[in-house]
Amino acid sequence: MRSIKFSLSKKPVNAWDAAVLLVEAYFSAKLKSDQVLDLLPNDFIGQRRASCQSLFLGALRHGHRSRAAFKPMLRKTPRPIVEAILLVAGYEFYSEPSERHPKIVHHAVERSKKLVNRFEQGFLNAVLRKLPAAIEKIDPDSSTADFYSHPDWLVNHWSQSFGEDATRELLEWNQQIPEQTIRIYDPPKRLPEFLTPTPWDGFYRISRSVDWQHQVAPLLDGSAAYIKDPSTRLASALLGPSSGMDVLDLCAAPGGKSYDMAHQMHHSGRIVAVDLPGSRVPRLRENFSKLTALGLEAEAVECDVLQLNKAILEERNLPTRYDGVMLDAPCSNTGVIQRRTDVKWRLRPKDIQECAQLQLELLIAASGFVKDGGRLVYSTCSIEEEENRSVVDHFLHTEAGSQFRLEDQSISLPWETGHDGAGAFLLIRTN
Ligand SMILES: C[S@@+](CC[C@H](N)C(=O)[O-])C[C@H]1O[C@@H](n2cnc3c(N)ncnc32)[C@H](O)[C@@H]1O
Repeated sequence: MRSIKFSLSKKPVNAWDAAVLLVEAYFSAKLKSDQVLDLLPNDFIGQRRASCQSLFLGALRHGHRSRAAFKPMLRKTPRPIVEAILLVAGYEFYSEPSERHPKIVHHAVERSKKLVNRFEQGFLNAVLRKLPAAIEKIDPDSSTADFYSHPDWLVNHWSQSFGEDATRELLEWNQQIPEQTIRIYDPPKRLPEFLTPTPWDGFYRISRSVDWQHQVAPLLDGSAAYIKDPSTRLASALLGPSSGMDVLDLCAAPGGKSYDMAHQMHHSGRIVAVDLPGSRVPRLRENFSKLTALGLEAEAVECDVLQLNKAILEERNLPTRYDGVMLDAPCSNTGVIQRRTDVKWRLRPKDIQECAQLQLELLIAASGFVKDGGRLVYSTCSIEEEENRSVVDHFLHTEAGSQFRLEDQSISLPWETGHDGAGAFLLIRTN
C-alpha cells in the first residue's frame, strides 16, 4: 500500500490519474472501496477529490460492462494499471455524450504515457478507439448481467429468488448514484436549503452540491444527527427500547443503531455495545462519547460476540441479561450495492451460505443475553432470504431458539421501498 501513497504524493496528480491509481490499488490489494479512497492524501481535496471519487466509483459501478466489452480484444491478461485505465475510460464513455468520446480517447492515451510502457500505450490506443462501440453493442436482454454490470451468478441467483422483472428493477437501482441522507432526531422548523424532506420521518436528502465540511459537518458535531439510510430505522423501530432500559447492541460499530436507540430511550438507561477489536471501534467510542454527554450510560466492549460471556460482562460491572438485544449481523450486503458498488466485485456465490451460517451462530449467542420477556432483534442489510427469514427459522428450531417466538418483521427490497435493502426480525423471549 505504500506504493500508491507514494505515487499520489508526487505533485501535481490530477483527478483522472489518481482515479486510475485507485482502481489499480482496488484490484491489486484486497481492500474495500472506502479503504482505497482513504489512501488519498489529506491535501487531495475539493473538486479534485470529488472528481477522482466519482471516476473511481463509476469505474467500479460500470466495470463489468466495460470489461465484457474489452475482453474479446485482449490476447493476454493486461497489467492491473492497464485494466484500470480501460475501466476509468469505459465509465467516461458511458457517462458522457458520444461527441465527447474522441476527446476521452485522446486524453486517456496522453495520460497513459506517464503510467504504462510504450507497448501498452499502443495497445491502449487501439482498444480505446473500439471500446465505445463495443460497450454500445451489449444488449440488455441477451446480456443482462453485462449490460447492468453485475456478475452473472448474482443475476441468476436473484432471478430465481425474485423473478426477472424485479431483478431488472434491482439492477437498475444498483446502477444509480446513491442519494445521501441524514437523520435529524429533532428537526428544526426551518430546514437548511441543502436538505429536503423524504417520505421517512426524520430523514432528509442532502443536496449533491453541498459543502460537506462547512454545511453538513457542523450538524454532526453533537448527537442530534447521523448520516444514514432510511432502511436503518427498521431494526431500531422493531426493538423499540424506552427510557431506563438496559440494551445490548451486538455488532455495533460504528454505532448507527445505538444512535437511534439512545434517542428512543431519551438518553436515559444503558447501552452496552460489542464489536470485534479493530479499526471500527474508535469511531464507535467517539460516537458513544457524544451519547454519554446527554446522560445515557454507554460502554463499548471489544470482543467477538461468539466469545462474549457472563464473566466478561461481570468483570466490567455490566448486566448479563438485557431488556433488549440488537444483533446487526455482518452479511453479504446485497441490499446496499447501490451505496457500496464494490460489493459486486467482492461477493462469491459461497459467501451467502457462509454468512448465513455465521449469522445463525451469532443469533444463538445473542439470544443468551435476553431477559425473560425481553426483545431480540436480528437485522441485516442483505436482501437474501437465506440470510434473513431462513436464519430466523433455523434459529427457532434450535434449543436456544425454542425459548423465543417471532413477533414481527420488516423487509426492505430497494425496488419497492426506494431506499437500501434490509431485513429485521423481532423475537420475544417467552421463558
Ligand atoms: C452491519 S455492521 C454493524 C453496523 C452497526 N450496527 C451500525 O448500525 O452502525 C456489522 C458489524 O459486525 C461486526 N462483527 C462481525 N463479526 C463479529 C463478531 N463475531 N463479533 C462481534 N462483531 C462482529 C463488524 O466488525 C461490523 O462492525
